[in-house]
Amino acid sequence: MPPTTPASPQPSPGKRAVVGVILWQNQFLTIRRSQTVAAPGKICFPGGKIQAGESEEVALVREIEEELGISATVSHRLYENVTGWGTQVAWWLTHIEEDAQVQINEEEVAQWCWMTPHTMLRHPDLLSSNRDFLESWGRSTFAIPGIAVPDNWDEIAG
Ligand SMILES: Nc1nc2c([nH]c(=O)n2[C@H]2C[C@H](O)[C@@H](COP(=O)(O)OP(=O)(O)OP(=O)(O)O)O2)c(=O)[nH]1
Repeated sequence: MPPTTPASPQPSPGKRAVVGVILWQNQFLTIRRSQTVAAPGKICFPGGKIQAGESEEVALVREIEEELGISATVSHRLYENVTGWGTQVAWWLTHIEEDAQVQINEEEVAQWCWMTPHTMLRHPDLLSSNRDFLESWGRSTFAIPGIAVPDNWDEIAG
């Protein structure tokens, strides 16, 4: 008999993505996905699929430029997970200039805003794999330089 423990999601070949965790005053730069892309209307971080031959960092700089019209500096790999639909996602701490002027590409992004981890976690439209990211951070599976897990995280997450 095979073991009965639930299997962790396994990545599907060729399905790799990278996302940027951009911080300002204890808030994350979040986007609402447009109605014409996969997962329409969902709240998540900027990012996208890694193209053949690209490194995670190069793909992320390209995606942030495409979606938000700004140049980004990729800093620190924070986490990796596999979504329920088999995409392997790498999560990178990313910096932008203080005075960066965001110009969204409306084909991909409906809106952007700064959101506290609390607001993001409780958002009804949050992309499900981002819940895993935030909950893992809240359990201190990894740290995000520049922001501490709030003391009342368990109350928030519960
Ligand atoms: N952009 C983004 N994608 C995420 C996040 N979390 C997460 O699991 N993903 C997943 C969703 C998708 O499976 C994959 C990225 O897909 P995407 O649709 O944004 O990529 P893309 O812009 O390159 O898409 P396309 O040009 O091929 O249509 O990563 C996140 O915070 N931001």
